Amino acid sequence: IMSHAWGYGTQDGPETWAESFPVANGPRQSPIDIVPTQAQHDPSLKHLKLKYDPATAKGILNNGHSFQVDFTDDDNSSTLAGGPVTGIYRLRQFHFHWGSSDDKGSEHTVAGTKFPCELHLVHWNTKYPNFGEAASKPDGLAVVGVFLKIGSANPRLQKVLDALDDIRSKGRQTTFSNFDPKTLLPAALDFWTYEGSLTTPPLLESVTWIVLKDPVSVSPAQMAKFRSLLFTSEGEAPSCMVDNFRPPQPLKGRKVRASFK
Ligand SMILES: COc1ccc(N[C@H](NS(N)(=O)=O)Oc2ccccc2)cc1OC
Ligand SMILES: [Zn+2]
Repeated sequence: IMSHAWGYGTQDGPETWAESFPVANGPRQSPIDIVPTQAQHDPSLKHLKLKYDPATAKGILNNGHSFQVDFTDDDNSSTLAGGPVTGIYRLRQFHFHWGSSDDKGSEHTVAGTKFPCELHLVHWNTKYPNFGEAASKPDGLAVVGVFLKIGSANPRLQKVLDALDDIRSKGRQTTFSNFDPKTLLPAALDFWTYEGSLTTPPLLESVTWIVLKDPVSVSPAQMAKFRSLLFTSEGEAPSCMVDNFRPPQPLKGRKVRASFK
């Protein structure tokens, strides 16, 4: 059967996903609303160890849901370790979610606060042979989430945003090399962590979420660049790529831990 076409519109958006992906109503779905006063500080959490080699950056693609920067993951050049995870996880790609206006766009929220944009760095556990295998295991993936907050222009974003002119429509891709995603992170790597899922179909419940407490800045002009992308392919009636976020899901008894006091 054709893989189910899903999106963020009224006919194919998050409220319809359970029809084709019943795990949408599962026990460990993402994103969630993070309530700092209810997060428990866990002193046993290690500090996050991120080692990214800029040479592993490969390309940038408009996949019709967001845009992603893909990395070669055939060795341990770009990895995540420490924090809440055991073992070594390899960086596969990063992508963003954002809103049509600055009052929404993030997937995770903090005590109900929405940010205009959220960055996700997707890693897979090297105890499994590849991303596809890892994605179906409860400890298979680790995604680092970073909030973007409206402020001064963020020079670290500019190389990514400048590439968007070449990938305006769904299916467009171009080379993207020599980029260190560590430059997109805030100075402090304090984080909240909980067990969750991919936030898009197939919504697999295989993600250890690591959401950084400190946001990084993005300017209104830079947000306009995100919003210049299209969900649609060339030749189709153009539809602006905005509001590509899933709303917070029920916690269902899960505990959120904090790496900081
Ligand atoms: C490397 O393969 C994948 C990687 C990621 C996701 N889904 C991902 N889930 S998330 N938001 O929890 O990271 O979301 C998107 C959202 C838009 C664009 C690309 C990723 C799905 C993947 O294959 C199915
Ligand atoms: Zn995401």
